[in-house]
Amino acid sequence: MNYEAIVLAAGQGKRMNAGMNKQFIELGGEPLIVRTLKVFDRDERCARVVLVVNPAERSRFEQLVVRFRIKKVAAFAEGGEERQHSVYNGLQALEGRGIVLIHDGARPFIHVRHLHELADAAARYGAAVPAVRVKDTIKKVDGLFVEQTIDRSSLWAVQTPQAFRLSLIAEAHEAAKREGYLGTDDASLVERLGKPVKIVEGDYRNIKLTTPEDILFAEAILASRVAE
Ligand SMILES: Nc1ccn([C@@H]2O[C@H](COP(=O)(O)OP(=O)(O)OP(=O)(O)O)[C@@H](O)[C@H]2O)c(=O)n1
Ligand SMILES: C[C@](O)(CO)[C@H](O)COP(=O)(O)O
Repeated sequence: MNYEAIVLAAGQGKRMNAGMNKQFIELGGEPLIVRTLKVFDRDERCARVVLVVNPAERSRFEQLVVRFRIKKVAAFAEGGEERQHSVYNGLQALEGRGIVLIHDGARPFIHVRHLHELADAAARYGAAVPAVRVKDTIKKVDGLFVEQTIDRSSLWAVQTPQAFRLSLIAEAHEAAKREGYLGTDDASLVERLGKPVKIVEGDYRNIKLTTPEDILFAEAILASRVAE
């Protein structure tokens, strides 16, 4: 199943504490966002990419797209105050009517195999997300005291890209906007409509670079690829 992609790069990278948008941090000589975009650029099933950026950084992203010969970035969309707003703007720039994969630019290690599995699952079920089983014990905390230990057997850590039939995710975002709901991922907006979201088993290496420690993990993942 072919798809369009929305890649999100309009955040500020505050938790990375790098003094700049973490999308420009170099990993193995290439900016984070370039590594992410290259995965989609090389996938023959990706029709086009909408890159969502802060308008103040657009020319910098445009220069990277040219310098690294990223062919499939067909449009830019304006980032919003929250991730959800950025996605909403990205949806307006899509041309297709089929499947859309919505991905964090901060996740450079997504594997093309998962792009295909997610696109196929979204075509079949309407919505699909990559996820991995939680490995730690998770506790609900109140005032830094444990309130409750959550049964781990049904807990999964959900990643991106999150894949959807365009009509479904567009409806979900419009409903959330109308009702003033703000979610931390796109699938939660579909869940609010009472629609199913399929879990596709993902990869623990599909990390979201969020805090400085994640750079260390990313460099180790890159080194392990060289060793392969
Ligand atoms: N208003 C926003 C917020 C986030 N993002 C993007 O959504 C992805 C996941 O967000 P996160 O990891 O939180 O990135 P930041 O918002 O940049 O990080 P922070 O919250 O630490 O500032 C990132 O690729 C980020 O660029 C976005 O496009 N628009
Ligand atoms: C969408 C996401 O990556 C799924 O795990 C996550 O919710 C993004 O959270 P963030 O705080 O916007 O990085």
